[in-house]
Amino acid sequence: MGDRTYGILGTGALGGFYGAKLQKAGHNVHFLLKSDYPDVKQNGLIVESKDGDFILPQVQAYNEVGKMPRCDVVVVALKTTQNNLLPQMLPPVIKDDGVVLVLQNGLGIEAEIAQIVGNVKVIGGLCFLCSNKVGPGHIRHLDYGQITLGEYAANYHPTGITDKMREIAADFENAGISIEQLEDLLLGRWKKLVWNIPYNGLSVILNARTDELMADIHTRQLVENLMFEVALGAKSTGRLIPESFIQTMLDYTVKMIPYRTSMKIDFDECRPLEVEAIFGNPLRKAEAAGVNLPLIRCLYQQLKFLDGKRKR
Ligand SMILES: NC(=O)C1=CN([C@@H]2O[C@H](COP(=O)(O)OP(=O)(O)OC[C@H]3O[C@@H](n4cnc5c(N)ncnc54)[C@H](OP(=O)(O)O)[C@@H]3O)[C@@H](O)[C@H]2O)C=CC1
Ligand SMILES: CC(C)(CO)C(=O)C(=O)O
Repeated sequence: MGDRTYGILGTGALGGFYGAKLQKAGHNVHFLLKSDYPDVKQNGLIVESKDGDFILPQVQAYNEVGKMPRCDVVVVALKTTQNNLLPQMLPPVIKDDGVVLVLQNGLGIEAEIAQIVGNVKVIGGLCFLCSNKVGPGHIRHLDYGQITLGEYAANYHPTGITDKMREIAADFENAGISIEQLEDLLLGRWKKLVWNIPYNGLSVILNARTDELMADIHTRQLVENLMFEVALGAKSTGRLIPESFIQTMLDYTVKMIPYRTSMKIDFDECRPLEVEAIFGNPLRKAEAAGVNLPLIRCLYQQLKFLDGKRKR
């Protein structure tokens, strides 16, 4: 087993789940927390999971990144609305020959992080996971869990499958997490947005779960139209998403447990929404290539209104 040390920035629904799985498998994991720090320092992590519940009574918990050791792999598991903190958070905790593993949703995040960490490698991970943080240090893993990895290179030039990807994939697979490795990170990012843009957006605007969106003929058609528009966005950056993939995503969602997307949960709990990473960045990327995405822009404008209304 690799003896890589892991630093989890943001021990929530996703970071808490994957970090706990890595520690349970014997890896050396350091957890950065905010409001949950006192509880987790005292009581460790509780994971309810469809793959089997477990408790880690003791974990290496921190409330300041400066107290953490430098790690071989630093996992960015904050909501993207907190990424303004990364210029202060990342440099003290990443080894010069380490890897920043970005497990957030959205587009363009790896490029932003590469600006911060210079020559340190950046790998993106698309997480097909349904997990909620139900209490301080208490994670409920509802479904799925697979991660699709792709390494970042300047301008999202495809890197093929690299040694760093293979090393990290081995650690996660050793922890029971299924991994797919991509030769082209940007294509993977656009493919994840085929799901996130319609369902995250409409779940907030229409106050609906994924099963409700799929059960109504009008919203199902709207979901499909949005998916095709995401494919147009991908095409504007030279990435082709086949129609068969869109059908796969529709079928996947019909079979999913009735699900309140992470953006809907944030909206219901009056937390900031990841609008820029999941909607704004793809819009700007496509428009830079001369392609307008009117349906996605309409969602974006409504989400910005809703997000802004609660900040006033
Ligand atoms: N949940 C899921 O199933 C999936 C999530 N994703 C993506 O993963 C990313 C993370 O989402 P998720 O895990 O759901 O979000 P959560 O809100 O559950 O977790 C984020 C964690 O970061 C912590 N945090 C915030 N600011 C700081 C800080 N300054 N220092 C330390 N910790 C901090 C939060 O703590 P506090 O509560 O104290 O603010 C919280 O525990 C998002 O981009 C999301 O879209 C992708 C696929 C599935
Ligand atoms: C597609 C899903 C629901 C997990 O597979 C997801 O990615 C999310 O909630 O962001």
